[in-house]
Amino acid sequence: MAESLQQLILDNLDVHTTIQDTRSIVIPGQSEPAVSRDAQITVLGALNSLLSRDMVHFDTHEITSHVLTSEGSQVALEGSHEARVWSALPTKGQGAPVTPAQLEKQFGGELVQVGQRRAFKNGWIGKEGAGFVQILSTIEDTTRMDLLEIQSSGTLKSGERTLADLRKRKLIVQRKGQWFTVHKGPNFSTSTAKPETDLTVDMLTSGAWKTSTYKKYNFEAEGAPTTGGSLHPLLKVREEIRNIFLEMGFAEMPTGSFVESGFWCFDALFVPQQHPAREVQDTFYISDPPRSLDPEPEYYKKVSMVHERGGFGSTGYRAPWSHEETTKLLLRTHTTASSAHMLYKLAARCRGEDVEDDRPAAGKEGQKDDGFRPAKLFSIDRVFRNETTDATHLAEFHQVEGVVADRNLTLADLIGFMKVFFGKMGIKQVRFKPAYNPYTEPSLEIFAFHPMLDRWVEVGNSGMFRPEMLEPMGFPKDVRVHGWGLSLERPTMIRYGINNIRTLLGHKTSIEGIENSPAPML
Ligand SMILES: N[C@@H](Cc1ccccc1)C(=O)O
Repeated sequence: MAESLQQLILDNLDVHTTIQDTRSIVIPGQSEPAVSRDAQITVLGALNSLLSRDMVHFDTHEITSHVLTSEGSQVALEGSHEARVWSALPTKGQGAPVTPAQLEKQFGGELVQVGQRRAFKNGWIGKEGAGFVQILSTIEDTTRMDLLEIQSSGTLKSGERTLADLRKRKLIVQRKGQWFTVHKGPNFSTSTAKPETDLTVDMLTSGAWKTSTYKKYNFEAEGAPTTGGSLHPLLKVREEIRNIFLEMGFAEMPTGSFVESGFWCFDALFVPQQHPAREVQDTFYISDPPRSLDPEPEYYKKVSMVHERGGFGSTGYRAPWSHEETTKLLLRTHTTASSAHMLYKLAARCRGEDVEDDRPAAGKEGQKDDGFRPAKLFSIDRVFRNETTDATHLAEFHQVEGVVADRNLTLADLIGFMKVFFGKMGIKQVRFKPAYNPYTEPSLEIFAFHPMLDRWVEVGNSGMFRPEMLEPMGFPKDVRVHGWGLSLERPTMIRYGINNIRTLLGHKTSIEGIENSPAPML
């Protein structure tokens, strides 16, 4: 319909050059001219669309018009109350007068009351005995005629006073409206075919480009806002966690490569060679190249000894030791492998190696410098586990890992630290549960109360590294090392209300509405 209205406007302009008053336009499919509000809107729509292509220009005129109320429509159809009362009466002297009761029976009380009063006032009817008779034998029902005029033109020639009167009688109401004068624009044509926006190969080969009209460039257009260039939620949360570590005095440790040896991922951490985590169902092994270089022989000797036969106060596992197992290459299952590298490096001075480190000794007063220097280190990086994937597990995720090395640390230090650390992440309620890790004793699982889920969820794993791990590296006996790890994905999912991890790490999905927003607090 919109198209045919545009066509109608253009065809009219083709003949007359201007359309003086759009109120005379009959919208295709409608029998009435464009005076109703809906019709005005339809006309404006068609004009704007032609204006956008410079096919027409137009001027807008504001008008107030009048429309009939439902009572007014009824009067326009059946006559005014007074006329109807008048028509029900006999001419004076030519029949029995009609009583008010009889009139009420015919028209209802309300109509009769108004009608009778006005007919009287007009001098149309008179009283005779107990009833009424016509005094004039013909009348002019001006109310009805005025309403019919308003119905068709929206106004009344005879003037504002009558309009005000009809408004007071609630037979009409005022409407604000618009009408338009329309002129030809620079691109005037009688064809409403949409101008082309692209020059296509088809148009070139068929020659249609010669006769096509083209849409003008709009250099003023602002363009659609782009959502590109924003940070992934995991990166945002990673940055936040990194800042928490940094403000707590931690240094970020290098995490090396994803490929690690069995020695650093497991053996150095005192994970028994027969441990189920080392099996192919849990760990991805690399087939090419299949073997790592051997670790430093002195350290290797101590690690294999503490496993096989014990030492440093431990009885060890007393199980066969396989050199092959230590050289297997795999995708690291935890960043604790990187922590092991760093701790081994940190202990270098304690092993008597010549390292550059100008930090002061950290012993008790009078204690001989054994080379130990305290450290607080963290890393946030990717790890891999050969797991069955589901809504909350993927074969890879990011691990947030931290270690604190100092003399005389206790479990209370670890718990206190965790409370502060998680508190800074917005997790105020934490609980600890004894757990088991081959490389820590005691070990604690960390649970946080999740107010949205209304339950405790596991958020991390921690513990104090065993002497079987620290002493072969060369750390003095009184040095304690805390460690803990958590996934980056879990807090991110909780924070963003994402319940499928694939939404976070999948490749095709987008997370609506969060592209440019800061990470919400938990
Ligand atoms: N490596 C442990 C986390 C951890 C790190 C350090 C000490 C204790 C636990 C894990 O993957 O869950």
